[in-house]
Amino acid sequence: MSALEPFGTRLRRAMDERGPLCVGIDPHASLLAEWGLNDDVAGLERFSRTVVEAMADRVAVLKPQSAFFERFGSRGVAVLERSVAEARAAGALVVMDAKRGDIGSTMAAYAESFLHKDSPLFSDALTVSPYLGYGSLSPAVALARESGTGLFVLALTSNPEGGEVQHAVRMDGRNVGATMLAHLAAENVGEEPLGSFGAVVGATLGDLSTYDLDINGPLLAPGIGAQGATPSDLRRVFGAAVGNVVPNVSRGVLRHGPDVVALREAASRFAEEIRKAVTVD
Ligand SMILES: O=C(O)c1cc(=O)[nH]c(=O)n1[C@@H]1O[C@H](COP(=O)(O)O)[C@@H](O)[C@H]1O
Repeated sequence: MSALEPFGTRLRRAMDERGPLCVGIDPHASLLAEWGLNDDVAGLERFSRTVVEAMADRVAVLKPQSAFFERFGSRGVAVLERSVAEARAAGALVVMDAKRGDIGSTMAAYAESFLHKDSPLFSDALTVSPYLGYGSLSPAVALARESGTGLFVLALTSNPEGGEVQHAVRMDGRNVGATMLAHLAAENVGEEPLGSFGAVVGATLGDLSTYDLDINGPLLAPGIGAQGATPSDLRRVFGAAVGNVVPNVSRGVLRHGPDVVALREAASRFAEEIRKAVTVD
């Protein structure tokens, strides 16, 4: 397979050139209604196209949330395919938010679906769940290395329920979230300028100084906007790792649509606040 440059290299460049903001494409039924669109495939397509048109030539990363497309069956997935292709063609990196995770042999098929260059849903990276055991993800790690794509592994999620799994303490005294971070650090050893195997770490989680966030890979940080975190929280939450954070905002930007200019202004405001928050004085 002819490989792209490694995802981590492409992401670092995009973050440096465009700033690290990731805008989510989350076509909630309530947002379709706010935008004056019907809750159907035509509404979905209009919504997604508008976000891609407004954002793909300026933000580093777009993150479509697959669930909102799957809701409409095969025709919704066809809209997702077109959105991914259009966003990539316009210069954004696409992180497919599908949160896949299964036994290794099935995981290989999920990886083919999103990380093989000939797949209709080919994306630059995929969110994955390691809660069948980190090793179950190895087919996806292998294909990502081969195709120049990346993974974002759920380590410390933004939702309050995540703690019962992720804060559980193992026999060796380390908790589950910290274990996932350690696996990722091992994947990324020696990679420059940035590894391709990222962690999802919520911006909502407060002080994370007890965790080693230095995984030499990107930290996807959802939770800004609708879930209550703000860009000014980033330095407190991520400390010295803040330079590798890719903050995600979905509803906080999307609620400003359908006007393309208003969407762009909302994203610019977040981008500027994020720039101030992550710049070392
Ligand atoms: O993997 C994710 O992106 C994710 C992980 C996590 O811990 N929390 C989280 O909110 N997300 C996703 O990030 C987006 C957040 O959307 P807003 O709350 O509207 O900004 C949604 O698409 C969630 O599915």
